[in-house]
Amino acid sequence: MHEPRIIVALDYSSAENAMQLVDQLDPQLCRLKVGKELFTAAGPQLVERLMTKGFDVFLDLKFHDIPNTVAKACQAAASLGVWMVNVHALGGRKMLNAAREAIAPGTTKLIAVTLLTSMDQDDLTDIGLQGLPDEIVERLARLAHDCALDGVVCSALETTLLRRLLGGDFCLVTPGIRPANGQFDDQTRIAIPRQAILNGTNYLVIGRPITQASNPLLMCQQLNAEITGLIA
Ligand SMILES: O=c1ccn([C@@H]2O[C@H](COP(=O)(O)O)[C@@H](O)[C@H]2O)c(=O)[nH]1
Repeated sequence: MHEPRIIVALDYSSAENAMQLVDQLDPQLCRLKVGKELFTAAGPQLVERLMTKGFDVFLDLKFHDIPNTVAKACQAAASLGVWMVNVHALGGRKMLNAAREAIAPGTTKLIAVTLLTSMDQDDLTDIGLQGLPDEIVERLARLAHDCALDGVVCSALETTLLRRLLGGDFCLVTPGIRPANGQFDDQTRIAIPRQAILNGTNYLVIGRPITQASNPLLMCQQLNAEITGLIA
């Protein structure tokens, strides 16, 4: 059995709601992601509860602030003992270096968000960023790599390129995963699980397709089965 490649996004408004799902899941099958909504509602106590149940936790708070503030936030996140934490690459080189200095390599994985998977070309134009989405992602991923971060968040449409450019050890984490014929919701740069793995994704972040399924455990098992045979 391979290490779990699916990270279930626990986008819930309370610890109780999140635990209703978590109690059905198995740490052998998936890791868990705690994002802004759940962390704001339930805090570090919930993170500790998930880790006590044996789950690796990705704390997805996307820190983006001045270097000193991000460094302190990263230290606080790492001190919780989480498996992975992230910052936003748009914070720039000084902020990324400060984050890296705050978290010892080989402990909590430190990754950077490149371009949100909800964003498309029109969004780039709106905010005055020139270039195609994959060009922006490449630029920000190279910056994160230069600053010795462990990896990036990107869409699975960009992982073939990043894997080739940045090598096999750079961790590629991809939200925007949908089952074939699944709803896009607010995501725009999406891929099915099988394609994400074939493109070189390490970890697939999956929220609503699992949390809103009529049988979340079965959906998680099915998505896992889709990728199992493809992992070397
Ligand atoms: O670029 C990004 C970065 C983070 N996310 C987060 O992943 C999940 C995706 O949830 P779905 O329900 O599967 O769309 C969610 O928690 C986002 O905050 C992302 O989607 N894109």
